[in-house]
Amino acid sequence: MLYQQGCYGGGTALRVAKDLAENNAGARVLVVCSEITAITFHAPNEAQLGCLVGQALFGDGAGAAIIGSDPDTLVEKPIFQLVSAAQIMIPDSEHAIEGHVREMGLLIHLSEDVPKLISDNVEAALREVVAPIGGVLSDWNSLFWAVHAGGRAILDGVEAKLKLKREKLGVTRHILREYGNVASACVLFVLDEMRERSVKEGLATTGEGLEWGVLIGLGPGLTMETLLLHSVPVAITK
Ligand SMILES: CC(C)(COP(=O)(O)OP(=O)(O)OC[C@H]1O[C@@H](n2cnc3c(N)ncnc32)[C@H](O)[C@@H]1OP(=O)(O)O)[C@@H](O)C(=O)NCCC(=O)NCCSC(=O)CC(=O)O
Repeated sequence: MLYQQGCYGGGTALRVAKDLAENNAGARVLVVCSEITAITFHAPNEAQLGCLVGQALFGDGAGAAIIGSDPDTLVEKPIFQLVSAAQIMIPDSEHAIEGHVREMGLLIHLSEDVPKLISDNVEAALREVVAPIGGVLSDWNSLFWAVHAGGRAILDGVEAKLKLKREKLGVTRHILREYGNVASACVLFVLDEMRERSVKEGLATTGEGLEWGVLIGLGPGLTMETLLLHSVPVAITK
């Protein structure tokens, strides 16, 4: 079990499951991300404004996925392929998201710097994970995006830094609007919504009709877990 990973934990769980599946022939790994954020809910306190931001943003949620290698396509229907994974810790950011267990419960402190720290470092984190397709990647808009629904300002910052078209983070914004920041489960919600929309809209692949995409988990550290994804033709998921 992976405990107390923070919101990047969905990316961590997928990365560890990928390693387990690829190194144990025939293994199928069940990833479950389950978050109950009620423990962070407290009466408003002017000395802890960052706490209030978290309380407004966070939601409860759970998601699951089965990760394997070498699928038996007669009985298994893969949805996405996890191609490579990378993790970075953003320098001088240990203050940015803190959790303190106190008598009153878990106090989450969110610094106002979080969106800027992430947008300043997102490109460097992505360069590492997209290395396998670096040569063919002309524009970040050629990818599909499954980003942690950390908060509106974070998504705006990533979008602006990478010059993404508005629709690129559309699925993540939808998840944030509908369910809040469900921490590690966010990226699983996003992948599920994306493949469902892709089928409904008659697109060619599970990744909004595109071939390659990236998943970004974000959380304390500040830590960014990134995965390079390859979509699957919608026709073979049915
Ligand atoms: C909370 C917001 C949606 C609010 O957006 P708005 O556009 O409505 O407002 P805004 O950003 O202009 O901020 C309004 C006022 O609140 C203040 N303000 C904003 N963020 C603050 C913070 N963390 N602490 C203290 N004050 C803060 C601003 O200075 C401003 O003050 P004034 O009015 O005086 O000028 C956005 O700021 C946001 O997305 N912030 C990032 C949230 C975040 O850190 N998410 C990570 C969650 S942790 C996570 O996902 C990982 C994990 O937990 O593991």
